[in-house]
Amino acid sequence: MPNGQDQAATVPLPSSSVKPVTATAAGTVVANGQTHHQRQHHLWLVTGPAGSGKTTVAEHLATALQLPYIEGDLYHPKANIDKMSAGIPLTDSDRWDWLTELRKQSNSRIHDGAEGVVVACSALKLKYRDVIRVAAYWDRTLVIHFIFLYAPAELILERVAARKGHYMGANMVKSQFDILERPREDEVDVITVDASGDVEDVKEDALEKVRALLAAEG
Ligand SMILES: Nc1ncnc2c1ncn2[C@@H]1O[C@H](COP(=O)(O)OP(=O)(O)OP(=O)(O)O)[C@@H](O)[C@H]1O
Ligand SMILES: O=C(O)[C@H](O)[C@@H](O)[C@H](O)[C@H](O)CO
Repeated sequence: MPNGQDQAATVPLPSSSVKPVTATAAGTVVANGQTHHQRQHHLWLVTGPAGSGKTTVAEHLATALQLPYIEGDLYHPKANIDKMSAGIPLTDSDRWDWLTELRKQSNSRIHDGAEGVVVACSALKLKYRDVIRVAAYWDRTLVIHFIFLYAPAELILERVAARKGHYMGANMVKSQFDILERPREDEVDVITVDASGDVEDVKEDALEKVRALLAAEG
């Protein structure tokens, strides 16, 4: 083993009254000199531009896996909703508190006893996904996966134009694609799902990929 590769990282817990815990791998912690093998919990982030099918797929996964579901749209502050309803794209700074709130909500569902959580959240840029990845810093049992839904902008535009009663209008789709940073090859926690097919096929494809990952993890 090369020098340093096997070394554990010491991670302080949020409360200063708690002794530091040393994490060696997801689900294994060393506290007070004792190793505890903890059950892993999964955080499934369904991501992609507005109209890519996040809500549709996330609801399906949550039902099939019997996990709580967090709809990211419900956690935007009113100022963000007002902006998007007026056809004004959000900026990075509009999104930070929203992303950290989604992360906090995810951690607290697990803390309260959920086996895992499904979250619908656009997470358009690498740095937004990185904000979510910090959830595993606070909970070493957490395994995070992003399910990135991708379809051409023209197709998504058609779907959003046909959708009724949503604040995100078709005029906003281009701005989402303009800033979209498609997951890089080294983002190994991302599964890409082709969202251009029939809705039932897309839902099943996402679920199959999730089940394959769970099976591979044993
Ligand atoms: N594979 C599909 N084929 C056809 N229509 C779809 C498909 N997936 C979703 N839709 C429809 O496209 C619209 C957008 O889907 P959905 O609301 O799930 O996307 P979203 O990514 O959650 O959008 P937003 O980010 O704006 O909330 C909805 O009207 C939905 O019924
Ligand atoms: O990051 C963003 O710009 C937002 O999250 C949007 O993507 C919307 O919330 C969502 O997609 C609703 O249409």
